[in-house]
Amino acid sequence: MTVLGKFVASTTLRQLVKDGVINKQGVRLLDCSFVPGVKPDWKRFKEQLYGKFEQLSGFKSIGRALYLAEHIPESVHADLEQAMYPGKFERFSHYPPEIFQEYARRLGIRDGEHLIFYGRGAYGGMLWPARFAWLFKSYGHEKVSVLDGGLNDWVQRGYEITTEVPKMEIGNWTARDNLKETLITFEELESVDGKYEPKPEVNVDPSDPEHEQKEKELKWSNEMKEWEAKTKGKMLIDQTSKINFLDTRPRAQFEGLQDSGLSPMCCEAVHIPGFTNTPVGEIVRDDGTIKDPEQIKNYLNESGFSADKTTITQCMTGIQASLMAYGIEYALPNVKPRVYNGSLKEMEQRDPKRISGGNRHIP
Ligand SMILES: O=S(=O)([O-])[S-]
Repeated sequence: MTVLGKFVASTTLRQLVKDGVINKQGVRLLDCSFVPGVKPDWKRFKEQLYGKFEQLSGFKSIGRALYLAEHIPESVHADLEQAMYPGKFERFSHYPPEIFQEYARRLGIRDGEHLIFYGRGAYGGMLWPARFAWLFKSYGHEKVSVLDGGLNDWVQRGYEITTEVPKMEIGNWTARDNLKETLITFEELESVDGKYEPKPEVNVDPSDPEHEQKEKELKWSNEMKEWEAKTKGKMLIDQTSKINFLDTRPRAQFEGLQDSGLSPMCCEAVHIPGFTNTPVGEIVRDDGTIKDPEQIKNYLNESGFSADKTTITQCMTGIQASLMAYGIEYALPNVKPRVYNGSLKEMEQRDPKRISGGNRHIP
Protein backbone atom coordinates (compact mmCIF):
# COMPACT_ATOMS: atom_id res chain seq x y z
CA MET A 1 0.00 0.00 0.00
CA THR A 2 1.10 3.59 -0.66
CA VAL A 3 2.86 5.08 2.35
CA LEU A 4 0.55 7.78 3.64
CA GLY A 5 2.18 11.08 4.57
CA LYS A 6 1.01 13.71 7.04
CA PHE A 7 -1.20 15.23 4.37
CA VAL A 8 -3.00 12.92 1.95
CA ALA A 9 -4.27 14.17 -1.42
CA SER A 10 -7.91 13.60 -2.38
CA THR A 11 -6.70 11.57 -5.37
CA THR A 12 -4.87 9.15 -3.05
CA LEU A 13 -7.83 8.84 -0.71
CA ARG A 14 -10.18 8.25 -3.64
CA GLN A 15 -8.03 5.32 -4.74
CA LEU A 16 -8.12 3.87 -1.21
CA VAL A 17 -11.90 4.21 -1.11
CA LYS A 18 -12.25 2.64 -4.57
CA ASP A 19 -9.92 -0.23 -3.67
CA GLY A 20 -11.99 -1.02 -0.58
CA VAL A 21 -9.04 -0.35 1.75
CA ILE A 22 -10.90 1.90 4.25
CA ASN A 23 -12.19 -0.01 7.27
CA LYS A 24 -10.93 -3.28 5.82
CA GLN A 25 -7.17 -3.13 5.39
CA GLY A 26 -5.90 -1.20 8.39
CA VAL A 27 -6.89 2.28 7.27
CA ARG A 28 -9.68 4.26 8.90
CA LEU A 29 -11.33 7.47 7.75
CA LEU A 30 -12.71 9.96 10.28
CA ASP A 31 -14.92 12.95 9.52
CA CYS A 32 -14.07 15.59 12.15
CA SER A 33 -16.76 18.14 11.25
CA PHE A 34 -17.27 20.39 14.25
CA VAL A 35 -18.87 23.72 15.01
CA PRO A 36 -17.72 25.08 18.37
CA GLY A 37 -20.39 26.32 20.72
CA VAL A 38 -20.28 28.02 24.10
CA LYS A 39 -18.13 26.16 26.62
CA PRO A 40 -20.35 23.88 28.70
CA ASP A 41 -20.38 24.39 32.49
CA TRP A 42 -17.22 22.51 33.44
CA LYS A 43 -18.31 21.61 36.97
CA ARG A 44 -21.63 20.17 35.89
CA PHE A 45 -19.95 18.34 33.03
CA LYS A 46 -17.42 16.82 35.43
CA GLU A 47 -20.16 15.61 37.74
CA GLN A 48 -22.60 14.33 35.17
CA LEU A 49 -20.99 13.63 31.82
CA TYR A 50 -17.24 13.14 32.21
CA GLY A 51 -16.30 10.07 30.18
CA LYS A 52 -19.94 9.03 29.69
CA PHE A 53 -19.68 8.49 25.99
CA GLU A 54 -23.01 6.68 25.63
CA GLN A 55 -24.80 9.73 27.01
CA LEU A 56 -22.61 12.22 25.16
CA SER A 57 -23.24 10.54 21.84
CA GLY A 58 -26.97 11.14 22.31
CA PHE A 59 -26.59 14.94 22.34
CA LYS A 60 -27.37 17.03 19.27
CA SER A 61 -24.22 18.10 17.47
CA ILE A 62 -24.00 20.36 14.44
CA GLY A 63 -20.84 18.58 13.38
CA ARG A 64 -22.63 15.24 13.38
CA ALA A 65 -25.57 16.74 11.47
CA LEU A 66 -23.13 17.97 8.80
CA TYR A 67 -21.58 14.52 8.63
CA LEU A 68 -24.99 12.86 8.32
CA ALA A 69 -25.97 15.24 5.52
CA GLU A 70 -22.96 14.22 3.40
CA HIS A 71 -19.64 12.53 3.95
CA ILE A 72 -16.95 10.57 2.21
CA PRO A 73 -17.92 6.89 1.86
CA GLU A 74 -16.75 4.63 4.71
CA SER A 75 -16.00 7.52 7.06
CA VAL A 76 -17.28 7.69 10.63
CA HIS A 77 -17.85 10.87 12.60
CA ALA A 78 -15.39 11.84 15.35
CA ASP A 79 -16.71 14.56 17.65
CA LEU A 80 -14.26 16.80 19.52
CA GLU A 81 -16.87 17.57 22.17
CA GLN A 82 -16.77 13.86 23.08
CA ALA A 83 -13.10 13.17 22.54
CA MET A 84 -12.17 16.00 24.96
CA TYR A 85 -13.98 17.64 27.85
CA PRO A 86 -14.44 21.21 29.14
CA GLY A 87 -11.85 21.73 31.86
CA LYS A 88 -11.75 24.36 34.58
CA PHE A 89 -9.48 26.59 32.51
CA GLU A 90 -9.27 24.84 29.13
CA ARG A 91 -11.99 24.83 26.51
CA PHE A 92 -10.91 21.33 25.51
CA SER A 93 -9.13 19.21 28.10
CA HIS A 94 -7.48 15.82 27.65
CA TYR A 95 -8.94 12.74 29.24
CA PRO A 96 -6.49 10.33 30.84
CA PRO A 97 -5.38 7.74 28.24
CA GLU A 98 -7.60 4.92 29.53
CA ILE A 99 -10.72 7.09 29.14
CA PHE A 100 -9.79 8.51 25.74
CA GLN A 101 -9.11 4.95 24.63
CA GLU A 102 -12.74 4.08 25.32
CA TYR A 103 -13.88 6.87 23.03
CA ALA A 104 -11.47 5.81 20.27
CA ARG A 105 -12.66 2.22 20.55
CA ARG A 106 -16.25 3.37 20.14
CA LEU A 107 -15.15 4.77 16.77
CA GLY A 108 -14.08 1.24 15.89
CA ILE A 109 -10.35 1.98 15.88
CA ARG A 110 -7.99 -0.97 16.23
CA ASP A 111 -4.32 -1.15 17.21
CA GLY A 112 -1.89 -0.42 14.39
CA GLU A 113 -4.38 1.20 12.05
CA HIS A 114 -3.61 4.27 9.98
CA LEU A 115 -6.05 7.10 10.68
CA ILE A 116 -7.01 9.68 8.05
CA PHE A 117 -8.86 12.72 9.36
CA TYR A 118 -10.80 15.18 7.25
CA GLY A 119 -13.14 18.07 7.83
CA ARG A 120 -14.77 21.19 6.49
CA GLY A 121 -14.61 24.88 7.21
CA ALA A 122 -11.71 27.31 7.58
CA TYR A 123 -8.14 26.58 6.49
CA GLY A 124 -9.13 23.97 3.93
CA GLY A 125 -11.22 22.17 6.53
CA MET A 126 -7.99 21.07 8.22
CA LEU A 127 -8.33 22.71 11.66
CA TRP A 128 -10.39 20.05 13.42
CA PRO A 129 -8.70 17.12 11.64
CA ALA A 130 -5.29 18.44 12.70
CA ARG A 131 -6.61 18.80 16.27
CA PHE A 132 -7.60 15.14 16.12
CA ALA A 133 -4.30 14.10 14.58
CA TRP A 134 -2.45 15.91 17.40
CA LEU A 135 -4.78 14.32 19.94
CA PHE A 136 -3.96 10.82 18.73
CA LYS A 137 -0.25 11.69 18.69
CA SER A 138 -0.66 12.79 22.31
CA TYR A 139 -1.89 9.30 23.07
CA GLY A 140 1.04 7.70 21.29
CA HIS A 141 -0.51 7.03 17.86
CA GLU A 142 1.78 8.29 15.10
CA LYS A 143 0.06 6.76 12.06
CA VAL A 144 -2.09 9.77 11.29
CA SER A 145 -2.85 11.82 8.17
CA VAL A 146 -5.00 14.81 7.33
CA LEU A 147 -6.89 15.05 4.03
CA ASP A 148 -5.25 17.90 2.13
CA GLY A 149 -7.84 20.54 1.34
CA GLY A 150 -10.57 18.70 3.26
CA LEU A 151 -14.03 17.73 2.11
CA ASN A 152 -14.19 20.83 -0.07
CA ASP A 153 -11.31 19.60 -2.24
CA TRP A 154 -12.92 16.16 -2.49
CA VAL A 155 -16.30 17.59 -3.53
CA GLN A 156 -14.71 20.05 -6.00
CA ARG A 157 -13.18 17.10 -7.79
CA GLY A 158 -16.60 15.55 -8.18
CA TYR A 159 -15.78 12.52 -6.01
CA GLU A 160 -18.65 10.59 -4.49
CA ILE A 161 -20.29 11.48 -1.21
CA THR A 162 -22.86 9.51 0.73
CA THR A 163 -25.28 9.62 3.65
CA GLU A 164 -24.67 5.96 4.46
CA VAL A 165 -23.16 5.39 7.93
CA PRO A 166 -20.85 2.37 8.12
CA LYS A 167 -21.51 -0.08 10.95
CA MET A 168 -18.44 -0.38 13.14
CA GLU A 169 -17.61 -2.90 15.79
CA ILE A 170 -15.97 -1.70 19.01
CA GLY A 171 -12.22 -1.50 18.38
CA ASN A 172 -9.29 -2.64 20.51
CA TRP A 173 -7.03 0.43 20.19
CA THR A 174 -4.65 1.11 23.08
CA ALA A 175 -3.77 4.63 24.17
CA ARG A 176 -0.31 5.51 25.50
CA ASP A 177 0.61 8.56 27.50
CA ASN A 178 2.55 10.85 25.18
CA LEU A 179 0.92 14.00 26.52
CA LYS A 180 4.08 15.54 27.95
CA GLU A 181 5.94 15.24 24.65
CA THR A 182 3.24 16.89 22.54
CA LEU A 183 1.74 19.43 24.95
CA ILE A 184 2.88 21.97 27.48
CA THR A 185 0.86 23.00 30.52
CA PHE A 186 0.39 26.35 32.21
CA GLU A 187 2.30 25.04 35.25
CA GLU A 188 5.28 24.11 33.10
CA LEU A 189 5.25 27.44 31.30
CA GLU A 190 5.21 29.27 34.60
CA SER A 191 7.82 27.11 36.28
CA VAL A 192 11.28 28.31 37.34
CA ASP A 193 14.03 25.74 36.72
CA GLY A 194 11.37 23.06 36.36
CA LYS A 195 9.56 23.94 39.60
CA TYR A 196 6.13 25.52 39.63
CA GLU A 197 5.59 28.10 42.37
CA PRO A 198 1.90 28.99 42.45
CA LYS A 199 1.17 32.68 42.84
CA PRO A 200 -0.18 33.49 46.33
CA GLU A 201 -3.94 33.79 46.28
CA VAL A 202 -6.64 35.20 48.50
CA ASN A 203 -8.55 32.40 50.17
CA VAL A 204 -11.83 34.27 50.25
CA ASP A 205 -14.61 33.80 47.73
CA PRO A 206 -14.73 36.71 45.18
CA SER A 207 -18.37 37.31 46.12
CA ASP A 208 -17.37 37.90 49.77
CA PRO A 209 -17.33 41.65 50.69
CA GLU A 210 -13.90 41.10 52.29
CA HIS A 211 -12.38 39.87 49.06
CA GLU A 212 -11.27 43.24 47.69
CA GLN A 213 -9.59 44.27 50.95
CA LYS A 214 -7.80 40.91 51.22
CA GLU A 215 -6.55 41.26 47.65
CA LYS A 216 -5.08 44.68 48.39
CA GLU A 217 -3.35 43.33 51.48
CA LEU A 218 -1.95 40.38 49.58
CA LYS A 219 -0.64 42.60 46.78
CA TRP A 220 1.68 44.45 49.17
CA SER A 221 2.44 41.49 51.44
CA ASN A 222 5.90 40.01 52.02
CA GLU A 223 4.57 36.72 50.69
CA MET A 224 3.86 38.35 47.33
CA LYS A 225 7.20 40.18 47.28
CA GLU A 226 9.03 36.91 47.90
CA TRP A 227 7.09 35.15 45.17
CA GLU A 228 7.86 37.95 42.72
CA ALA A 229 11.54 37.92 43.60
CA LYS A 230 11.67 34.17 42.97
CA THR A 231 9.76 34.18 39.70
CA LYS A 232 9.83 37.54 37.90
CA GLY A 233 11.45 37.15 34.52
CA LYS A 234 12.69 33.67 35.44
CA MET A 235 9.82 31.47 34.33
CA LEU A 236 10.04 29.29 31.24
CA ILE A 237 7.54 31.55 29.48
CA ASP A 238 9.88 34.51 30.07
CA GLN A 239 12.68 32.81 28.07
CA THR A 240 11.48 34.29 24.82
CA SER A 241 14.94 34.57 23.26
CA LYS A 242 15.65 30.88 23.83
CA ILE A 243 12.32 29.37 22.76
CA ASN A 244 10.18 29.74 19.63
CA PHE A 245 6.94 30.90 21.22
CA LEU A 246 4.51 31.03 18.32
CA ASP A 247 1.12 32.68 18.51
CA THR A 248 -0.75 31.21 15.56
CA ARG A 249 -3.79 33.49 15.48
CA PRO A 250 -4.54 35.87 12.59
CA ARG A 251 -2.42 39.04 12.59
CA ALA A 252 -5.36 41.37 13.19
CA GLN A 253 -6.19 39.50 16.40
CA PHE A 254 -2.58 39.41 17.53
CA GLU A 255 -2.34 43.17 17.04
CA GLY A 256 -5.76 43.93 18.46
CA LEU A 257 -7.13 45.37 15.22
CA GLN A 258 -9.96 42.85 15.31
CA ASP A 259 -11.90 41.44 18.25
CA SER A 260 -9.54 38.93 19.84
CA GLY A 261 -12.18 37.23 21.97
CA LEU A 262 -10.16 38.10 25.08
CA SER A 263 -11.91 39.90 27.90
CA PRO A 264 -10.97 43.61 28.31
CA MET A 265 -12.03 43.19 31.94
CA CYS A 266 -9.11 40.83 32.60
CA CYS A 267 -6.44 41.55 29.99
CA GLU A 268 -4.77 44.87 29.40
CA ALA A 269 -4.06 44.06 25.75
CA VAL A 270 -4.16 41.23 23.25
CA HIS A 271 -0.99 39.13 23.14
CA ILE A 272 1.88 37.92 25.29
CA PRO A 273 4.99 40.05 24.70
CA GLY A 274 7.83 37.99 23.26
CA PHE A 275 5.53 35.63 21.35
CA THR A 276 5.98 35.73 17.58
CA ASN A 277 2.89 35.96 15.46
CA THR A 278 2.88 33.14 12.89
CA PRO A 279 -0.73 32.95 11.68
CA VAL A 280 -1.57 29.38 10.75
CA GLY A 281 -3.55 30.65 7.77
CA GLU A 282 -0.22 31.43 6.12
CA ILE A 283 0.76 27.78 5.80
CA VAL A 284 -2.42 27.05 3.83
CA ARG A 285 -2.86 28.06 0.17
CA ASP A 286 -5.86 30.06 -1.02
CA ASP A 287 -7.37 26.87 -2.44
CA GLY A 288 -7.30 25.29 1.03
CA THR A 289 -4.40 22.90 0.47
CA ILE A 290 -1.26 22.86 2.60
CA LYS A 291 1.78 24.75 1.28
CA ASP A 292 4.95 22.87 0.34
CA PRO A 293 7.38 22.07 3.17
CA GLU A 294 9.93 24.47 1.65
CA GLN A 295 7.41 27.32 1.64
CA ILE A 296 6.46 26.59 5.25
CA LYS A 297 10.13 26.52 6.27
CA ASN A 298 10.78 29.85 4.56
CA TYR A 299 7.73 31.39 6.17
CA LEU A 300 8.82 30.26 9.63
CA ASN A 301 12.41 31.38 9.10
CA GLU A 302 11.27 34.79 7.90
CA SER A 303 9.22 35.07 11.10
CA GLY A 304 12.38 34.57 13.19
CA PHE A 305 11.84 30.88 13.94
CA SER A 306 14.91 28.80 14.65
CA ALA A 307 14.80 25.02 14.17
CA ASP A 308 17.41 24.58 16.94
CA LYS A 309 15.17 25.98 19.64
CA THR A 310 12.30 24.40 21.53
CA THR A 311 9.02 25.26 19.83
CA ILE A 312 5.74 26.01 21.58
CA THR A 313 2.55 26.95 19.74
CA GLN A 314 -0.52 28.65 21.12
CA CYS A 315 -3.73 30.36 19.99
CA MET A 316 -7.01 30.82 21.86
CA THR A 317 -7.97 27.26 22.77
CA GLY A 318 -5.36 25.04 21.14
CA ILE A 319 -6.96 24.41 17.74
CA GLN A 320 -5.00 26.68 15.37
CA ALA A 321 -1.92 25.88 17.46
CA SER A 322 -2.40 22.17 16.71
CA LEU A 323 -2.59 22.71 12.94
CA MET A 324 0.57 24.82 13.16
CA ALA A 325 2.39 22.18 15.22
CA TYR A 326 1.31 19.52 12.75
CA GLY A 327 2.41 21.70 9.82
CA ILE A 328 5.80 22.32 11.45
CA GLU A 329 6.37 18.59 11.85
CA TYR A 330 5.43 18.17 8.19
CA ALA A 331 7.95 20.78 7.05
CA LEU A 332 10.64 20.06 9.64
CA PRO A 333 10.33 16.44 10.84
CA ASN A 334 13.13 16.86 13.39
CA VAL A 335 11.37 19.68 15.21
CA LYS A 336 9.00 18.37 17.88
CA PRO A 337 6.67 21.25 18.76
CA ARG A 338 4.55 21.26 21.87
CA VAL A 339 1.08 22.79 21.92
CA TYR A 340 0.00 25.00 24.79
CA ASN A 341 -3.47 23.52 24.83
CA GLY A 342 -4.97 25.95 27.35
CA SER A 343 -3.63 28.84 25.23
CA LEU A 344 -4.79 32.41 25.78
CA LYS A 345 -8.17 31.41 27.18
CA GLU A 346 -6.42 29.70 30.08
CA MET A 347 -3.86 32.49 30.47
CA GLU A 348 -6.69 35.03 30.60
CA GLN A 349 -8.00 33.31 33.73
CA ARG A 350 -4.75 32.36 35.45
CA ASP A 351 -2.26 35.11 34.64
CA PRO A 352 -4.10 37.82 32.69
CA LYS A 353 -1.41 40.46 33.32
CA ARG A 354 0.87 38.55 31.03
CA ILE A 355 -1.41 39.41 28.10
CA SER A 356 -0.11 42.93 27.81
CA GLY A 357 1.31 43.23 24.29
CA GLY A 358 -0.18 44.83 21.18
CA ASN A 359 -2.98 47.33 21.09
CA ARG A 360 -5.52 47.69 23.79
CA HIS A 361 -8.86 46.15 22.98
CA ILE A 362 -10.90 47.53 20.15
CA PRO A 363 -14.04 49.23 21.49
O1 LIG B 1 -8.23 27.93 17.16
S1 LIG B 1 -8.49 28.52 18.45
O2 LIG B 1 -8.27 27.57 19.53
O3 LIG B 1 -7.70 29.76 18.61
S2 LIG B 1 -10.31 29.04 18.54
